[in-house]
Amino acid sequence: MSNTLILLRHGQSDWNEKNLFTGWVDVRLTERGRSEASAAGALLADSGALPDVLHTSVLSRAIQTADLALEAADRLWIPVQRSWRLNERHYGALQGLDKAETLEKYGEDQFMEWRRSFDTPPPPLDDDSEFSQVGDPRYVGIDGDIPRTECLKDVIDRMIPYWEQSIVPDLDAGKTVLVTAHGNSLRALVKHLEGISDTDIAGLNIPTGMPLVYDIESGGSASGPGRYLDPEAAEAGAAAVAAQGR
Ligand SMILES: O=C(O)[C@H](O)COP(=O)(O)O
Repeated sequence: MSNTLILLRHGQSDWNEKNLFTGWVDVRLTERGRSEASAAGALLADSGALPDVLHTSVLSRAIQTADLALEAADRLWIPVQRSWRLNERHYGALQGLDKAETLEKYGEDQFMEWRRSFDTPPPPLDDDSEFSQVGDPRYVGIDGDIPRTECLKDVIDRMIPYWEQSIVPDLDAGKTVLVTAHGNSLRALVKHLEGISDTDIAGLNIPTGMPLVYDIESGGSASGPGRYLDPEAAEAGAAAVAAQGR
C-alpha cells in the first residue's frame, strides 16, 4: 500500500523573471507565478490528488504558491508545517547577481559548477550584504548557524532529516502530502527518492508550478519515478530553467 506525495516548485518569482540568483532572498511571485500556482491546484483537483497536509519552506514564494494552489483545490484548511530545511539552496555570494552576467564573467564551466555541481558551493555571502539572512527573525532558533552558502550536498544533509522525521510519518499515516519548495531543495529530494547519481543530478531541472507526483511505500521509498501531472508543460518548463543565463 503506497501513499501519495506531491512536490511543487513555487511559481515564477520576481527574481526568476529578472534572471537573478535568488537562494534564501525572500522574493514574491509575479502575476505569472500566481497563475502557475492556481493552475497547479486546479490540476491537483482534476486528478483527485487532494492534499491532506502541507509542508513548505519558510520562504514567501513557496508559501504563496501553496496558498494559491490549495485555494484552487478547495483545501486551504489543511494543516501546515513550515521548515527552513525545505528552503532553496543558499546561493552564497551569487545571491542578487544576474545569471547571464555571471555566465559571461566567469565562463560556462565555472557557472555550471556553481549552479549544478553536487559538492562545490559558490563563495560565501558576507554577513553585511544586503542579501544576507543574518538577523532575519524567521531563523531565530535554527539549529547551527544560518548557511552563508550551500552546494546540493549541503541541501541534502539539512533536508533529509526533515523528510525522515516530519514528512515520512505523515505519508505512513496514510496522508496525501503536498510539499511546496524550490528548484534545488526539490532536486535534492528527487535525487534521494530516485537514487540519481551525484553526476547525473546535474542534468535535472525542476520547472516552476508543475505538480510532480510519487507513490511512496511505508518507510519513505518511492515505488517508481515521479510523474508530472502535465508532462508536456513540465518538459518545456524544465528546458526553460536549464537555459537560464543563456
Ligand atoms: O535560487 C534561484 O536562483 C533559483 O530558485 C534556482 O536557480 P537555479 O536553477 O539557477 O539553481
